[in-house]
Amino acid sequence: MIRIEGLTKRFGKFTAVSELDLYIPKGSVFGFVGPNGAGKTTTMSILATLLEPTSGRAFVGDYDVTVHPRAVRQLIGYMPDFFGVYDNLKVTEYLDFYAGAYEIPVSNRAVLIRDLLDLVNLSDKVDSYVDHLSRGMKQRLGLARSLVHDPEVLILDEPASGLDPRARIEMKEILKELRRMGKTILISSHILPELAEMCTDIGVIENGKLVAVGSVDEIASKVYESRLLRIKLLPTVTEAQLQRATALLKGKQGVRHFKVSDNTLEVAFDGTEQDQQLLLAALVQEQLPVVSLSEDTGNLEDIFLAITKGVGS
Ligand SMILES: Nc1ncnc2c1ncn2[C@@H]1O[C@H](COP(=O)(O)OP(=O)(O)OP(=O)(O)O)[C@@H](O)[C@H]1O
Repeated sequence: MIRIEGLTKRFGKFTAVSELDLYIPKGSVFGFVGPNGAGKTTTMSILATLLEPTSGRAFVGDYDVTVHPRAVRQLIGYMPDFFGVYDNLKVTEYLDFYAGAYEIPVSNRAVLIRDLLDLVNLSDKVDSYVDHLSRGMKQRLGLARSLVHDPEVLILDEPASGLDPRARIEMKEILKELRRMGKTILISSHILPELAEMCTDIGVIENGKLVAVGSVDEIASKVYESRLLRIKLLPTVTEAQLQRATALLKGKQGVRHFKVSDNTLEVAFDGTEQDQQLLLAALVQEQLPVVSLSEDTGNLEDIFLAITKGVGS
């Protein structure tokens, strides 16, 4: 549904996006992850036909964004990372304005606006002024705005940024619903663990280059090539016991690296099940107060940090 080939964008001598290749199939929810200044907004702006690439090509559906921008705009709903100021405009008027911009007949708009507000849980704010809404509500209104023409593709630039945890959960639920509706979604975020939950695929971008792409699990395996063992000890574990535990881990088969986080040992492990069993037995034999062991393929936050660590620096 979205295809990017050798996309490059320079601002003067500065290269913001460099030779980017990306394919996002129809119906997928693609998480675009990267630190500040990585090139996410630039790429999304090119897809949204707001910025011309320096070289390379980008397609939405069958349309090249530079050759058929109007056709692309019909296919996409774009939500920028910045919500403009709208003095003296009520929620309904706001959506009505955008529905007008998309030439939706006046007779259809009341039902459309009701449905959109319902979808983004703002039905009780019909008569509120846009500027009086909370940030989370504004973000949801922005999402409703990007949906007025029922686009197949959504390009959402950090829709969860600056939201409190509750507002983020609401946003996440709405995106899940949009996914169920069959939309293809490209979403950028710094909220990495949350992206992992709702995305089908992830692309990690840094310094304008894609440094990893694949399903969350594929990316996890690229990073760790192993699993993450969390060995929880009693909260009363002493410093001396922790030192004994770390000394023991250092010599054990399968332990690639580890860190101590409060009373939990986080171990990147690529040994066999038997190695794992021997590791546990050794900890217990050392009289260390092991409470539990859990396995995990890594959350996106860890993956991201591991992948982008030192890249380009
Ligand atoms: N119009 C512009 N002129 C000059 N440089 C620009 C322009 N737009 C973006 N840049 C630079 O290009 C780089 C990529 O910016 P971009 O906004 O795409 O990053 P981002 O990944 O979206 O970051 P953030 O998460 O902070 O929004 C940055 O170094 C930025 O300063």
